Amino acid sequence: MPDQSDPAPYDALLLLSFGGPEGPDDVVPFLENVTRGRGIPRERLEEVGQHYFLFGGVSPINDQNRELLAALRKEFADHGVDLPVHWGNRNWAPYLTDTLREMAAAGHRRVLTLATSAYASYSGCRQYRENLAESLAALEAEGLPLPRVDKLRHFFNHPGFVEPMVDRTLAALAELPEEVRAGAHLAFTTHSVPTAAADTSGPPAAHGDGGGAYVAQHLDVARLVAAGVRDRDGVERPWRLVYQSRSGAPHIPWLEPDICDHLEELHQAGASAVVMVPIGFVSDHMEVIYDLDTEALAKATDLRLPVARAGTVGADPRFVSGLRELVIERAVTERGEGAHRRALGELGPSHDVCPLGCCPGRTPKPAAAGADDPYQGAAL
Ligand SMILES: CC1=C(CCC(=O)O)c2cc3nc(cc4[nH]c(cc5[nH]c(cc1n2)c(C)c5CCC(=O)O)c(CCC(=O)O)c4C)C(CCC(=O)O)=C3C
Ligand SMILES: [Fe+2]
Repeated sequence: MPDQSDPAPYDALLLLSFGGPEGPDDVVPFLENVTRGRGIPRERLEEVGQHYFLFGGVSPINDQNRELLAALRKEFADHGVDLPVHWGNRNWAPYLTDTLREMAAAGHRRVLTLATSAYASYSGCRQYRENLAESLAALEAEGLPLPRVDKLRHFFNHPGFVEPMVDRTLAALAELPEEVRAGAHLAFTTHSVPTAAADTSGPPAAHGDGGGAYVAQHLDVARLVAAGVRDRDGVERPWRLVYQSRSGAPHIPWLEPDICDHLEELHQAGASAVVMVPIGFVSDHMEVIYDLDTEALAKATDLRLPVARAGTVGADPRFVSGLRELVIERAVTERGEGAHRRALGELGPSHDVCPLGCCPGRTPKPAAAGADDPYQGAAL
């Protein structure tokens, strides 16, 4: 059995996330960072800015990442895994380029990246790989030695992600009045993306007009969580995968139905209650506390439809230990030893290295940590 504490050949882990504003003055520059070159209408930006201002201009996402960072460090220390963990973001400080620069200066040469996005999509995978390539280009221009950067496989179907979501769903059901609990519907939610982006998500073999790997992976998780809940409380509940946080121009098709329309539809169909389960996110950030806890809750209140919202995995100990397992699994694989690759559901463990054509963007850009990485091997 391969050594379960040896992270070699890796010498550092990079926690890579979205970033969020930490005060009112940060909101506009943050939104400018997010939307640069992405063609988002001005009205949508003003509206999203209001969501942040409603919470004092502070997104909870950075504190949630600080918590995950601390939990990962403790998890590694407790299990004898000698691997420093650094944190960098796409859209706010600490910025990825600054973090990678520090890592390079500290002598790290083999970096494994953990992006806080469980599924395949342009926004959740390829765009992070493009961010890594941009940062490596910046370090190259500064004459710094470049680390070789890899990215961990998607963890949506790992037991460390799925099992806490079953518990979170049961806990939300328990918040509903007892008389409506058995009849409650489960609404699994995730970030909507343009249908064109969904259809080309994942490796080319998964592309198709049924939503590609993005939708298939979410359906697999929704099925697993619904089955896990049924096994635990003995009630078979209707469920559906729905979407939230739609952006972009109105004439461009995005994945539907929206959670609010779905609540309306369930109300009309006579549903007794709904539990919203945000399987698309790893922490209760702005998309969750505004789009679900504020907007969708207001909709349900209007309809007099009892709703509860399940938590996300956050820094659940099972999630954190699942991430340690995935890090060691990848290290074992890189060493050419046989790794045990745990995955639930029908899709099996996701690829370690994104193949050519995985989650393409609208305009081709260099991306690190994949088969088309222009830097791969630079440090070898
Ligand atoms: C798939 C996906 C995830 C899940 C995977 C993952 O977690 O990575 C995700 C997460 C997040 N999205 C976030 C915030 C925003 N996303 C935006 C815009 C967009 N997201 C998109 C997709 C996704 N986004 C897309 C296709 C757009 C359109 C513009 C474009 O094509 O790029 C905008 C612009 C305004 C708007 O239009 O909403 C904001 C402010 C935050 C931070 C929250 C906080 O601050 O707490 C997080 C974690
Ligand atoms: Fe987003």
